[in-house]
Amino acid sequence: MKRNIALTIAGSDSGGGAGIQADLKTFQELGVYGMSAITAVTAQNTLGVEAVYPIPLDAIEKQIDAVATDIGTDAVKTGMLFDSNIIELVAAKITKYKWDNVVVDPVMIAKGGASLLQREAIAALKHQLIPLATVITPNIPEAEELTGFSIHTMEEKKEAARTLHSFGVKHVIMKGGHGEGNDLVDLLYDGNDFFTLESKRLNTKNTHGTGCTFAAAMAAALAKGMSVHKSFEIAKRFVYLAIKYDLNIGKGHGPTNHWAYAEHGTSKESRGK
Ligand SMILES: Nc1ncnc2c1ncn2[C@@H]1O[C@H](COP(=O)(O)OP(=O)(O)O)[C@@H](O)[C@H]1O
Ligand SMILES: Cc1ncc(COP(=O)(O)O)c(N)n1
Repeated sequence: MKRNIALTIAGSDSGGGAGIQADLKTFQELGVYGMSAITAVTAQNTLGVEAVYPIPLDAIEKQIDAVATDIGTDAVKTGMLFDSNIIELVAAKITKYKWDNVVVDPVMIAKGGASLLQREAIAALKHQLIPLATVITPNIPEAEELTGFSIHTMEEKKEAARTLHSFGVKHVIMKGGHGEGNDLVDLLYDGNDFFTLESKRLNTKNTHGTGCTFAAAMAAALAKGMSVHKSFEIAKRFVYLAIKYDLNIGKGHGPTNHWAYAEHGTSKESRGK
């Protein structure tokens, strides 16, 4: 049986709920063979980030080259990239290896407030990496940082999506987890039209790694040859179920449940069968 494959370029979360660990679990659950290039090691748990150790640039480069020169990939997902040197390296490798199906999750700040991206790196993210992406998946604070204006209403979300699209990315997904109210809306813009996926806001503190999980599910579905719109539907459902059937792990903001989609999704969607 042919297996599609995906590469995550992101930070390690020792607590297992976000970063590389969330990405690989999501790839596995969606039937995609997962590979990784680690950009930084975090000492992290459900209570927060204790420390961040960036990986030397040449070690990141060698991980990416090792994957590219032997295996290749059907999709790439980027998460925590920490500084502008790492962003420039990742952009150069995506260009060199002509990778498409690139999902850029512009990770900036962990839910507990720790910085996962240096401020000096925002320009490189905007001008070097985002233009290479098939889809970017900012949450509201990340979209505010990238566009420079505050976002509250649906019209402002649409305006932010148009602005981000003008940076050169093909599709923008504005995630709605940080909004207010009981209804939660994720918005996709493809340069022409807007599409929304709505859900109830689930009442839980266990949302550590939702953004990573969402973007990894997008990458896995794209790796399997699905359209961006179909991948959006799968990613939304994957993360919704992962939050709904949350796990009681840790004393703080616990991880999501990466088994939930296979256990509670429809059999047709689960594991790509
Ligand atoms: N409480 C919640 N209930 C249901 N879905 C949620 C909840 N929080 C986040 N999500 C979903 O998880 C995904 C990640 O959203 P968001 O929290 O905005 O991103 P991030 O984790 O990057 O901050 C989105 O698809 C969003 O709709
Ligand atoms: C290594 C790493 N990468 C990303 C996140 C963001 O997590 P979230 O998806 O909760 O915003 C994190 N906390 N740690």
